[in-house]
Amino acid sequence: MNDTTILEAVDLRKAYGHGLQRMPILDGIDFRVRKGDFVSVVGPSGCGKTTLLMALAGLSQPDTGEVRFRGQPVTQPPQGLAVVFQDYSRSLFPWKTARENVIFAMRDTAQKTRQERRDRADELLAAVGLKEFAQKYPWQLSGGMQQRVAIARGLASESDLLLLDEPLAAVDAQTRADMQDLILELAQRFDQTCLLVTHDVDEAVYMADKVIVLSRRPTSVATEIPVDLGKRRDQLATREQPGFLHARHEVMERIRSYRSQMAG
Ligand SMILES: Nc1ncnc2c1ncn2[C@@H]1O[C@H](COP(=O)(O)OP(=O)(O)OP(=O)(O)O)[C@@H](O)[C@H]1O
Repeated sequence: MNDTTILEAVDLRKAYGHGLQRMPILDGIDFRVRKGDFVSVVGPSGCGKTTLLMALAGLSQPDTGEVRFRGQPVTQPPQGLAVVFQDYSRSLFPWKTARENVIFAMRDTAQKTRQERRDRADELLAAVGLKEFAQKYPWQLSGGMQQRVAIARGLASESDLLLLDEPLAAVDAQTRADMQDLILELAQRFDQTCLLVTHDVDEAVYMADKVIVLSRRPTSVATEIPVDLGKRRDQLATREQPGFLHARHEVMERIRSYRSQMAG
C-alpha cells in the first residue's frame, strides 16, 4: 500500500451455496482506490457487483482474500465508511422524517449540537432538491425522492469513503444528470472518496477518475480504465471531449470482449 491508497481488494474470493449448489461469484479480484478518487465499477448483470460492495463495506466476509481500508483489514463495517444502497426503500428508517434520517448519519461528524446537525441536514436536503420535504416521512415521498434522501444521508456521514450501489437507478434522466453533478460536487466539498456501482457506461465515465470493468461471473478480472478529464465535469462539454469518448470506447470494448467470451 502506498500513502494515498484508501481501499484495497486483495485476491477476493466468494462463493454462495455448498456442494453441487456452490456458485463461485468473485474468483480473485484485486484493485486499489486512491484517496480522493472517484471510481466507477461496471460489469455484466449478476457478475457480483453488489457482492463485491458488501465485502468492501465489511457487511459480508469474503471466503478468502482481504479488504483493507486505510491499511487495516476489514472484518466489520469500519468507521469512516458509508454505503448508499440500491434498495432505498429498505435503507431509510420509516419512522423518521427525511431530516431525522439525514441527522442519524451524523453521529461521528464534527456537527455536535442539535442546531448544527439540523442546519447541515437542511443544507443537504436543499442540495438534493428536497428543501420543502424535510419533515416528510419516507412513505410520503416518491421513490426518486427517497433515494435523494438516502444520498443526502450518505454525504452527511462525512465518511472518508462512500460506496454507492446504483444510487440513481430509480430516477428520471434529468434528475439523474442533476444528481450526478450533485454527488460529484458534494464528494469534492467533503473530501470523500467514492466508489460507484452503475450499469450505465456513460455515467461510469462521466463521474469517474477510473472505471473498473468486471468480467463475467465468476469474476476474476477487474480491468482498470483511467479517465483523464480532470475534476471539473460538465454534462454537455465533458461528454463531447476526446478523453471522455476514448474512455467510453475502452469500457465498451472491454465489456464486449467479456460478452463474446461468454458466448464462445
Ligand atoms: N445471499 C445470496 N445467496 C445466494 N446467492 C446470491 C446471494 N446474493 C447474490 N447471489 C447471487 O450471486 C450472483 C451475483 O449477485 P450480485 O447481486 O452480487 O450481482 P450484481 O452484479 O450486483 O447484479 P446486478 O447487476 O443484477 O445488480 C447472482 O447470481 C445472485 O443471484
